Amino acid sequence: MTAGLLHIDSRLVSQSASATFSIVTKCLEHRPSLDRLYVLLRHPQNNTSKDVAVSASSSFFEQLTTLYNQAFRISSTLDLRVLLANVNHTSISDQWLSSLDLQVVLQDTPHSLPAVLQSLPAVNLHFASPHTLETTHGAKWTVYKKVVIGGTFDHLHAGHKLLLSNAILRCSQCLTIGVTRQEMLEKKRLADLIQPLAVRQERLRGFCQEVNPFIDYNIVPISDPFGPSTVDADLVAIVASEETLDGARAVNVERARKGLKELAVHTFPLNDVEGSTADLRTISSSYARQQMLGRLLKAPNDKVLPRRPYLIGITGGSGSGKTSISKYLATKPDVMVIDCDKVAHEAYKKGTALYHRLVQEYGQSVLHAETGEIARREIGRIVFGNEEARKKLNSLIWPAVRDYCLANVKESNPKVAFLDAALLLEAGWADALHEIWVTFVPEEEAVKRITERDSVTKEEALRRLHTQLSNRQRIDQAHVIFSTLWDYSVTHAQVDRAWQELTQRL
Ligand SMILES: CC(C)(COP(=O)(O)OP(=O)(O)OC[C@H]1O[C@@H](n2cnc3c(N)ncnc32)[C@H](O)[C@@H]1O)[C@@H](O)C(=O)NCCC(=O)NCCS
Ligand SMILES: Nc1ncnc2c1ncn2[C@@H]1O[C@H](COP(=O)(O)OP(=O)(O)OP(=O)(O)O)[C@@H](O)[C@H]1O
Repeated sequence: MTAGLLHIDSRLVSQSASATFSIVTKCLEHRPSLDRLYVLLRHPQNNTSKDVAVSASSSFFEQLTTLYNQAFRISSTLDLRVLLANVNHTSISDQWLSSLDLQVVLQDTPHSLPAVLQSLPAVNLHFASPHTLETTHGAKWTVYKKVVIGGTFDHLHAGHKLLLSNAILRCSQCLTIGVTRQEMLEKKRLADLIQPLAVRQERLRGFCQEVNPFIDYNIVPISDPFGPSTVDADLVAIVASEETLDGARAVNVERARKGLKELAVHTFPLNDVEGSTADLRTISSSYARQQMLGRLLKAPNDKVLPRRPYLIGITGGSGSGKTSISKYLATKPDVMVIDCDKVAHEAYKKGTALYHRLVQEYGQSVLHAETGEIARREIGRIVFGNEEARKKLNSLIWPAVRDYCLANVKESNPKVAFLDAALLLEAGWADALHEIWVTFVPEEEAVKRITERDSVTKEEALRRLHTQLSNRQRIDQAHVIFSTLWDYSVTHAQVDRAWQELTQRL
């Protein structure tokens, strides 16, 4: 990770959204590889001769809003973190700043760097001088010993960072953060992509500790909308965005019912300042999850495999859209697509060794009365309700399917070969492939599709799905993910994006 620190006069950010936009743009132009940009806002009169602290105030919070908003407009992947431990404090702890693992300091003037930063490469970016000499303070800013906030905090984004910053600026001792457990989130859009609770907690703690390590953070999983806010008698204030004000009010109703002291409620708007086009309300976790679709999420497995043919497994639960995605991929140039279900069906055609083996295993009753072929539906009935029988079938069929696929791909030698196989991961094929592409839909949708397509009952569809890995288990191993939950054009757009990225890395 490449991290830099922007050290600037706080008035530069107060001027306008467009001035802030150009400051962040300049930083990224100078260092395009920056993954994370810390911002240390300096009081205008704070230079080497005078120590003056930046104060928490409503106008300071507006500056944070502008910064997060404009940074998001410029790059949705830049991890901006405005530091807060210097707010209201004249001396800045060396230990704090040196823990940030910085590679570069970007600044407006060549002087006044805190001592611990002076050994780092520093670049003066010559921002335009501030128009005003005064800093504005706005309304009174009250600080409390114990503050509480709550949320899901999936894929920590600018809206979350502003909520956390507001609460940190209002807190002098301990900030309690309730984080929703996975089971409360099943109904959310693209719920299978929500980060696990432990990851969300760790990212939250990382952000909070970095921006201000001098207060305590009590980060607790919650299983209801209130969490500790209606239990902890020591809490004094709650912070919420304006959109969630009703939730904060409900906390106080519940506290009153339990005889607990009412919390001071502080809200802040998530709308933009100074009329720029970005709106923090559009920065949402579901947007972040949507952005993951069709994108490379981790490095391909190309250490030991030859570059050609480049092997990609397409997998997903029954009814998740593997076949339609594979058909679409087959229209791309120099690719080969193998439908492993079809290969399996061919492998036990009448007269083959496997045919005789299956008859030996399951008896004559699995044969079509007229054609003498294996009646797949009959085998399905046996194996989807019986784990032992299914394992046996898999052990008989998978090696044959795998050998056929690899031999065919080798012979045709296309640039890219896609293997469409529902049980790719279960069968342990991942190591033989460069990438795993996973498609998923919620279970409810999969059941609907399977019952309509295959004329089976809901119970049969569920039984089939439950013999397979879960969406989350597959997504954990995926290089690229798709969701076919919407219109075909949306699926195709995801696949086009993945294809375009793939052609760039091949
Ligand atoms: C069990 C069989 C006879 C049922 O045939 P049927 O025509 O009803 O289903 P079809 O072959 O079209 O498969 C539909 C879907 O069922 C699921 N499925 C198939 N086999 C299995 C299995 N062994 N375990 C779990 N799910 C399975 C997959 O999602 C598959 O895409 C048939 O699926 C089969 O031969 N399966 C073994 C081959 C296999 O493992 N294929 C998966 C890819 S290698
Ligand atoms: N936007 C979409 N993209 C892809 N498939 C969709 C979409 N909308 C609906 N579907 C439907 O979903 C159903 C299941 O898709 P498909 O047959 O491709 O699944 P599959 O993953 O190959 O399933 P199985 O493993 O059971 O063979 C199909 O009937 C398809 O028409």
